[in-house]
Amino acid sequence: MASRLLLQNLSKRHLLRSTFASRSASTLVLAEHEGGSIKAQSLSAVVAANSLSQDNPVSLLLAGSGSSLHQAAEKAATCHPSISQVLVADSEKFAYPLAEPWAKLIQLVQLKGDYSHVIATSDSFGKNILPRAAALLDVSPVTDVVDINGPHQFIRPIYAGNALCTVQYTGANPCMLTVRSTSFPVPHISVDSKSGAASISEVDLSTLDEGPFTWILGLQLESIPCLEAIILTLIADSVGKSRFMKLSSQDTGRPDLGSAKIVVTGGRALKSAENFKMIEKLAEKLGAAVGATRAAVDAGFVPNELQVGQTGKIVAPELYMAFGVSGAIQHLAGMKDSKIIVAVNKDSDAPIFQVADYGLVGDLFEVIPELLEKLPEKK
Ligand SMILES: Cc1cc2nc3c(=O)[nH]c(=O)nc-3n(C[C@H](O)[C@H](O)[C@H](O)COP(=O)(O)OP(=O)(O)OC[C@H]3O[C@@H](n4cnc5c(N)ncnc54)[C@H](O)[C@@H]3O)c2cc1C
Repeated sequence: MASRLLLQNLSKRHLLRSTFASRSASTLVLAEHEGGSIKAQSLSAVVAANSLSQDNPVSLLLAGSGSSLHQAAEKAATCHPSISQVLVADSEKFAYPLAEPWAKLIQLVQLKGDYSHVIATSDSFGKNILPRAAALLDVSPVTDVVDINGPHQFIRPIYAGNALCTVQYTGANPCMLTVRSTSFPVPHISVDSKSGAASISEVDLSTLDEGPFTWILGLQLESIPCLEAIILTLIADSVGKSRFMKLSSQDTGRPDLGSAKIVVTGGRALKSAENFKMIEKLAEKLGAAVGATRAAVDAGFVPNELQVGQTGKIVAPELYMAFGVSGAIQHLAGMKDSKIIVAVNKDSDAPIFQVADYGLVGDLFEVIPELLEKLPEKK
């Protein structure tokens, strides 16, 4: 009886929201910031929002705490002409990107702003948060979007990137997307900081902790004791599932793998973490980011954050250099959109040569030292 009542209320709520679906487009972009600036990948989500429709005001949501958040908001207000407002959620709860409070924040902002679309980038930040927010809002997200045909029609890869499918979104608002930043490059745009600046407003967080089930609390709970028990269990289940422990990232001074112009990747053939340092030296000389195959990561040569591929990072640099990489489809899924691919492999039949623009059949233990010797020192 109690669960039937819950379902009836859920579908009523769904119907209510569906009636708003015909409103004109307005997009909420979930942005990430670091060191007082919005991350370049987040701007790709703004570019994607722009392709939904020309007349599409974009609200950028920034959360965190302290002065760097507000600095980032100031910069975000003038970074793209289609951003009409920057929403700032300032609370210790958002000091770290834990999915639960962020998902609740999106739910709160969506319920107030009634956006037609909510977009985040397909990186670990967006992929962690957006699907949870979608679950709270009772909609199904479309992930890994690589192209947009219209407000509700999207292209996304399937079968580890071996095919592209067209998805027609027919659900209720908001239509929630994660987009691949490599597919929505950010053109250089200058915005007049006086006339073109977006407004900045603080998100009212006073109701953030009320949880997703407050809408049912208006019911006469004492008349349905069993329902009260169900709600309490659901609330208990929905909070505190994760907690921040530590941030471990290597400050190498090298460019970020996701947005680097040159990526130098090593595979299992490097044989050890010690040998992998050759790849790092080469990357340093070229001003490149370091990437790795899953085999190299699993063997412990480098940390997981350097993995390129289907279950790693998706990259599309100007130049991708692969050393001792076989070219498994799961790896190609993460790098085959690179502009120029150079592969060095001692097996002339290695699949990597099928996508390479320049291939060298040779031993990486001879080729890399030669390259290191012949390339000029980085200035
Ligand atoms: C669900 C799933 C998800 C996956 N996700 C990813 C992913 O995100 N990223 C990823 O990379 N993989 C992923 N994989 C693993 C993938 O299938 C491959 O196993 C992996 O990419 C192989 O890595 P590798 O090319 O380094 O190693 P190998 O396949 O072992 O290839 C090593 C290559 O080095 C060459 N070689 C050997 N010695 C030398 C030398 N001295 N000089 C030059 N060349 C040499 C060999 O000829 C060979 O081609 C995934 C697999 C699954 C099942």
